[in-house]
Amino acid sequence: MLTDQEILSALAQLSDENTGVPFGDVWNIETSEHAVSIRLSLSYYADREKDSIKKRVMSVINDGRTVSLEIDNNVVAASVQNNLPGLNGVKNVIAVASGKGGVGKSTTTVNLALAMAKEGAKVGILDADIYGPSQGMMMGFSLETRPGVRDDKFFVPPVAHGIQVMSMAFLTTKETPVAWRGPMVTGALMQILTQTDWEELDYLFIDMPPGTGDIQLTLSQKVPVTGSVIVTTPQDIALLDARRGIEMFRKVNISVLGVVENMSTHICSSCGHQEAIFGEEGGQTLAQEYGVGVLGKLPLSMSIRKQADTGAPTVVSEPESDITEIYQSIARKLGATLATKTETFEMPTIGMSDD
Ligand SMILES: Nc1ncnc2c1ncn2[C@@H]1O[C@H](COP(=O)(O)OP(=O)(O)OP(=O)(O)O)[C@@H](O)[C@H]1O
Repeated sequence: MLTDQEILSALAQLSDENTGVPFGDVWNIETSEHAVSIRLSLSYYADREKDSIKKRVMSVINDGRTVSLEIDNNVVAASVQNNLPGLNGVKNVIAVASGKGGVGKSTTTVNLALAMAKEGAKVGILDADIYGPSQGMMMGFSLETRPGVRDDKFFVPPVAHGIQVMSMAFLTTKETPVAWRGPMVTGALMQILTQTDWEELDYLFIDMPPGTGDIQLTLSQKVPVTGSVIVTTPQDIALLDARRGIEMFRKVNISVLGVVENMSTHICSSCGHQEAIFGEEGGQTLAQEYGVGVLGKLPLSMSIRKQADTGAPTVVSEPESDITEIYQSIARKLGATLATKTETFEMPTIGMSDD
């Protein structure tokens, strides 16, 4: 029979699939002659991985005793750029951006948010894609949806599929001028962001407007962001634009947590054959160049488009599909990367005077 110390050492060496390094000192055990009860403390959510973690734990112990596993999740609020004040009710803000439009940023955001919630986290989405807000439609809200109001001061976000959602589309009508100038857009978005009564969110995903212009830069300076995700397609041009996205975040001291490569391969809906029609390894090249990892790759798939269009994105429409598993894996990696993110902020230089 293994000693408690032997069990703890073996568990510490198990690799955390989401960080790529060993779990280390995050285990607690209680043992008896017939049973081992184990508690694992994670700083991110990975509910859908519990069975596979348990299998690996059991293979380590394997001395005839019954093994039980509980996972405690404790997401903490990580630091934001330039010490901006955080948002009430929100631990971490994740900005999802792309260098150019149409690469699937909104579709990726909604599926990642849903995947994160399925892993056990409390999640919200802010649709800041002011010129093409699509989160309301993808989450199945009707065009007439409006947020609730509390104390004449705060918006109460409507909830769908367990996710709190706020969108400029909930506050505008067809008659609202779409040709708003930059300062009006950022002003309105900041107001929505700070006057929404978010309820105890572990993660708030912000679907950023596409591109890297003034609006995006101002938002990146004003919104307290814990980390960002860049969505790109493998085409060269999207990659060039994605570079601008990374550089924009770097300029304002926001960590880039990783790149998601969308429409990476095409899966034929009749025969299932996969083809890299936009070239291979684009996201990888980008990630290597800037030292940020590829969190995952999504295929170009008819079901992703159709399901998002009908208000029930793939993660809720086909919860057990291979595509959903890619989103789940990205969500877990994202949570893990955020929890372990190293500070990249520049320290102020303190000058020493002679007198
Ligand atoms: N992996 C995918 N496979 C097939 N279709 C996809 C995929 N990802 C996104 N789409 C579709 O591509 C179109 C553009 O996607 P989406 O609106 O998410 O892009 P976007 O980058 O947010 O665009 P923008 O911000 O410019 O409005 C949508 O019709 C969407 O359903």
